Amino acid sequence: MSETQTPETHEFQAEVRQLLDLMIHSLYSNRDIFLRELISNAADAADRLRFEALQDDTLFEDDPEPRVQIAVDKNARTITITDNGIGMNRADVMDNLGTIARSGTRRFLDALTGDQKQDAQLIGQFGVGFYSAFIVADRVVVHTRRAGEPAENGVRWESDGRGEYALQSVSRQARGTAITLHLGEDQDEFLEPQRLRQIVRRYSDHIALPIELLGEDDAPETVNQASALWMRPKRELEDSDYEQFYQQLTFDPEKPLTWMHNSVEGNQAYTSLLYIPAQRPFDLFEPESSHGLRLYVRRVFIMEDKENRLLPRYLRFVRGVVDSDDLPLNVSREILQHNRLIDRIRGASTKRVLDALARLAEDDPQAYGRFWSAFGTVLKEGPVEDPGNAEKIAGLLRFHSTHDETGPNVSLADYVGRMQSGQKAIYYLTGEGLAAVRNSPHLEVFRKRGIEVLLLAEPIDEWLVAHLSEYDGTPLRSAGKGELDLDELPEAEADEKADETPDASVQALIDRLGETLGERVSAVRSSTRLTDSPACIVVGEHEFGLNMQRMLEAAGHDLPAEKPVLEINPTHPLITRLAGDESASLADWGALLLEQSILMDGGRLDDPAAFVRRMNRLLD
Ligand SMILES: Nc1ncnc2c1ncn2[C@@H]1O[C@H](COP(=O)(O)OP(=O)(O)OP(=O)(O)O)[C@@H](O)[C@H]1O
Repeated sequence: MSETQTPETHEFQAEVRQLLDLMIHSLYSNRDIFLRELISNAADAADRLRFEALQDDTLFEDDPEPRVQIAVDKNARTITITDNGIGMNRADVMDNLGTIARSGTRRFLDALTGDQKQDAQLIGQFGVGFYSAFIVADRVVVHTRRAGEPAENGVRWESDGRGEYALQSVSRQARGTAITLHLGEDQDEFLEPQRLRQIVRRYSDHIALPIELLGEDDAPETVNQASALWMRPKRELEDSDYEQFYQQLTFDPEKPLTWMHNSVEGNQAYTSLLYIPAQRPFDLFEPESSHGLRLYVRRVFIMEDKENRLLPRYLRFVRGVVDSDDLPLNVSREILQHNRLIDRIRGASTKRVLDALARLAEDDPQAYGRFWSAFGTVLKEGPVEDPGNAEKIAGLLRFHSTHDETGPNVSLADYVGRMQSGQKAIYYLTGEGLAAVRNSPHLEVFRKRGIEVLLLAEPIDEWLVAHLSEYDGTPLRSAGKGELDLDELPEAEADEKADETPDASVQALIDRLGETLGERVSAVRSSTRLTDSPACIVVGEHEFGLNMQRMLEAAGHDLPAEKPVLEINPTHPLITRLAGDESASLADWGALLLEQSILMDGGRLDDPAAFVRRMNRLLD
């Protein structure tokens, strides 16, 4: 290795400085992860070499067996991690070490809160990459050469991680990358082979290439298992092997909730190992997934399935590996779009995940509760995206309910199991926020009669119920829409049957309110759903609720202006008093009843100032 040029100095991109700063401060207590990160990069570099060599096997040069070596020099106080992977040329180094190339990292920086504890957890989930070397090193030197390029295209990169790095062209015979860490003060533990062996086994045991430790004078020693874990027979694997592999794959410090390991034999053979994580990644709701299942073809890593071909999008929280024996090695994203084998893998994997979730719910409700709070919102996209599996997904849903103060832990099966005799539908109510839904006037008659109503307070719920019309033969019905047919509801007590026809003076009031409200409503009618509130808004059975209308309008949709019905509680004291008071200003009272009902339903007033003026006038 001879140096052929004087070094040039470059500045780190501002985000790199920010990342370095943060990492060094918040990850110090976890500093041994630097080795995991560098080994993971080396393994990626080996995967990329193997992949490119499919087209051009001269890239292997005379060194076809991928490996990583860790060499210790106690006198110089350095460790050097060397791989014979794809390597980098000058442009690669400029792009990768000094800037933050991945859009994911940028999003990660945007997600930071400034709260050290929370941020440290984010970093843990994220995987911090090359820059983690600076947690233990006060100087890092990289020598690298890209596979297939001449020795003179070697590059030397050096930095103390403070703001600048030096770049120099060098001649380098060996393909791949060597990273030398000049350890900082107090980091001598990393010069001990025993300590390094322990870290490698802890974090990188299942990396599918050999990791060799070179002591000062001993022969190289392979310290990891170095085989693709998913190819090993299940009976040979312990839970701890699966958990360790998961951590290596995801950097998630939490153990997974469960996993599925399957080998499908025959003429379209493949193996899959799928995990259900316990905690939500920070970017679960970003439009682009930053992760996907890892697709291998005969042990060669092909790509991360970020476009959700191997599993539908509503299962995007699943992590793991699919390894096919029968896909072509040069499989491209386009081929993945239209491939029967991929469709079969997708169908079977979807079923495996849904079945595993059902088993988890059955065997370990507490773990299922964790799953639901992390990923339930995503699973609710399922019936819309995958109608074929809607019934299965419906069985996995959990809701808040009028019969359950904690939750959400009521399943549709729980609900159906305790429906009252004669009850014909599963009732639910949607709205914005649990408190608003729980206190909605629409629930009054249901409460009175002891009929359970599921409380759906998330925006996605409106879509969910629009696509889930029944469960196991029982229809789902909104408690807040359409005319409520009380004959459908079982009676709480026979003698409580309310007289549904209001008396004449109330009916006259209802008619007059209809006239004064005019165009603002489609009708004013006597209500069967209210006991404690004077009035409420009802939209048609097949219309969007006010809350949903507002969301759609905010998203730029032009909705046909459907007018709601105003329902009046004929027995409410305010109503009976108004019915008996000829002098009351019905223009004010009518508008007030309508507007307070709109507010309670999550709607928005066209003229809030008029509402307040009117209220003040009536309070006067
Ligand atoms: N040993 C290596 N061989 C070849 N390229 C490397 C090596 N280490 C890093 N790189 C390149 O530098 C880039 C940045 O590395 P870094 O570890 O910061 O991020 P990453 O690997 O993309 O992310 P993460 O480690 O979080 O998965 C890599 O994507 C890769 O292109």
